[in-house]
Amino acid sequence: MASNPPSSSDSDSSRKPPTGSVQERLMVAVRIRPLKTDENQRVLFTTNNKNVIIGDYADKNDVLRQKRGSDKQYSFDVVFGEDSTQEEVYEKTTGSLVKDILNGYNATVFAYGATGAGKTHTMVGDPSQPGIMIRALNDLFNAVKDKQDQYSLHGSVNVTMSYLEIYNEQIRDLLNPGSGYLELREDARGRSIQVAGLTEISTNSTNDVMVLLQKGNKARTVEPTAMNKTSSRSHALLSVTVKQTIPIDKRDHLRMRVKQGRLFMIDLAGSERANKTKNRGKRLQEGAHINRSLLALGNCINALSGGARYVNYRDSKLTRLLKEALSGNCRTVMIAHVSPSGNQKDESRNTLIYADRANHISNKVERNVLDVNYHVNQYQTVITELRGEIVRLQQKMTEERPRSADIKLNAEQRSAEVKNIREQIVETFKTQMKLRRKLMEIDSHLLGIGMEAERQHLVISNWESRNNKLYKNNLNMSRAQTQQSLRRKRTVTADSFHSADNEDSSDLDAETEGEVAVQHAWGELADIEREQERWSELRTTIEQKLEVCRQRGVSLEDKLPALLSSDDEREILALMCRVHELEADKMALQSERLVRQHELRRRDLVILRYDRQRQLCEEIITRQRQLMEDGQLKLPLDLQELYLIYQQEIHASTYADYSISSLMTPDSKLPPISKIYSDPMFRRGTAAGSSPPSSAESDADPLPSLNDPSVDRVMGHPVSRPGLGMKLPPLPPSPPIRISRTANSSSSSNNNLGHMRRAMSENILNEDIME
Ligand SMILES: Nc1ncnc2c1ncn2[C@@H]1O[C@H](COP(=O)(O)OP(=O)(O)OP(=O)(O)O)[C@@H](O)[C@H]1O
Repeated sequence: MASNPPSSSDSDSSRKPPTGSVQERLMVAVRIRPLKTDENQRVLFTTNNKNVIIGDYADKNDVLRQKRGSDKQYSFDVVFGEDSTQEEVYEKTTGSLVKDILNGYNATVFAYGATGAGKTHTMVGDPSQPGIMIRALNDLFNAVKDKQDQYSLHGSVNVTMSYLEIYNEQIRDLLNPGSGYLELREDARGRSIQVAGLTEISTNSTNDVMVLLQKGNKARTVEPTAMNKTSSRSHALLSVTVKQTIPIDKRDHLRMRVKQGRLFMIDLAGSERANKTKNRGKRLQEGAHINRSLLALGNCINALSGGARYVNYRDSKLTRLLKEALSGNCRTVMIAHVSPSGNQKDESRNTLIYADRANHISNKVERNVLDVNYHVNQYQTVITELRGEIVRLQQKMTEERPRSADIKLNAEQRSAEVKNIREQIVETFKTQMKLRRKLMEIDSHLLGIGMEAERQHLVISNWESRNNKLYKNNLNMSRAQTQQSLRRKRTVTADSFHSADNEDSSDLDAETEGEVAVQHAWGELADIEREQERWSELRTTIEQKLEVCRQRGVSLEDKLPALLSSDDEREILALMCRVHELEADKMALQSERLVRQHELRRRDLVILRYDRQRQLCEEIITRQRQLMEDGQLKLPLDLQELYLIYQQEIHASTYADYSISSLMTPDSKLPPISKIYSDPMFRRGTAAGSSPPSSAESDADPLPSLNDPSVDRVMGHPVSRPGLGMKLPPLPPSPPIRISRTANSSSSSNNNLGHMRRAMSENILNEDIME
């Protein structure tokens, strides 16, 4: 069944540059190439610029046939008929992407379709009818030129370009074809994929780029086949990256913002049928590779459009490279190409089915804008203020100069020496400022990577706990343990693989996903450790330099008073010294503030840790309680009391008292143990004063069974919340909760409750005082 794409206005509005990140549907366009002279039977036509009809004897004038339903209609964002122009196709599919790139978005446009359907014509074209690649580069460079004029004083625009082909599952650099086959590399997180050794040309000249592109196209593997005299035997990927560095504030050129957008333009090789292409030998082998990678792409499209949790991009280099375009932060346009000829009806139908599925894929698109000096923003204000003071001081000194010119020769010499020392002091002061700023940047960076490390620890500890392993604080031990359990799991998975039916495969996929994540987390931690070491060393070096610089400044300032002749000079220099002192104090205060901010974030994380511990306790209590109920065990009185208090805690929403409700999802609220309300023991407890929840409440939150998937939900989400993780000293032990054994009435329970709350808040306060 054909998809139901949004109306043209919907579609247009969905492609407007978003603020923040938005979910955006992949745009699908279809282009029908003109019927050739040797092709006589037309089986495909458009009724308007959104629909395409395919049928045995498709004829747009044969209304009766259409009504009989033998023809099939598909709808897309836009359909280009046989008479569409290159310009029209470019404007409606890629023109707006070029603007998005300059605004810091990633975008991809790729041509898909059977061999001979017109992909290369659309993407590359010829000198008289240039295709999308040429037009996009042209537009991009014109826009960049305007930006360059705009940023000529402050800021810069840098354009880089690369062009590669995937031929027989091997990657070749089209800008440097002699460089052999290139490797595909993934970063430790498996997020960014890179081609090692690929030529990245940085240029701002449109002419240079056009020459390079033509050179690249000539180097591409093209061979004649029975279906196409100039059949591309490879997938060609052209990438253009625009990086703009702009001052955040026109008056302050120290704080820069980096905006980076990347446009991928891809001409895929065409799918083909051996019997139609009449390929043999090498051509046949090429066709098999092409079909395999297109099949992998089709599988990804199927999985993504069906909302699968796990999508396998690893089956081909093409899908690994297209991962970002299909599922990541990228605006993507697919131009499906079809031939109207009856001879290619099956291929055209397959293409339309693929395109229809692709219509259901959505990407999360966000702008790649980064405030590079974000962490030191607060210090910039201090520095700007200090600069103002220094400038004022310098002006004052200059104003004083004419008076000192009247002094005699030896006085003049002395004055020159004062001037020299004064300049040295200013110089030392500037160096100090620079070093202090660097130190703060390093501190901020170290705290940032510390948080990232903590996030990774949470990923691992979550995985470990799900696999019933105890997470050790000792890194090496834990790492070895994870690897051991991964190996064990793999053996089990391999053993059960052959017997696994399709229903199990999604579980296996999810497990694989978890394993990949935990492996990445370990890899990431190793990188972070190295980075921490490197930055700590750098910090020590800078600290030493700063100390040397500070000592030098002190000795220079000590020398001065003996040389000073006039009171004015003394006063000016005293003022200068005072400014330096103030600057140092301000810097120290700012730095303290940064540390406090990070400390607050650290505590947020501690709370989240407690939250996770609490969720685990919750599950243990619930399961134990279930076992007791099933075994009809008689509970000691003080344990009954504890359960009672626990119930009250749940319904009193105690956790909101700690002002962290905003950190908690509704799912993470303590679940009631509904079954215990039917327990006579509990009823005895309620008779003493505490009120059980209404039946509606208890029905709404049934006790999760051990095999119930909702147990996972009851435990809440893993505690890895973006931006809240950071490296911590070992976690403090949980606050001790002591309940008086004599507490057996509701009022004493409530007292205990108050005591518990006090104990916890006092604990938090003590933590404040201690730290
Ligand atoms: N819209 C069009 N207008 C005019 N000619 C076209 C159009 N589309 C394709 N052609 C012509 O059809 C032929 C095949 O097109 P093209 O090489 O672009 O197909 P392809 O899909 O890239 O094939 P392959 O996958 O085999 O490389 C070429 O001669 C091309 O010039």
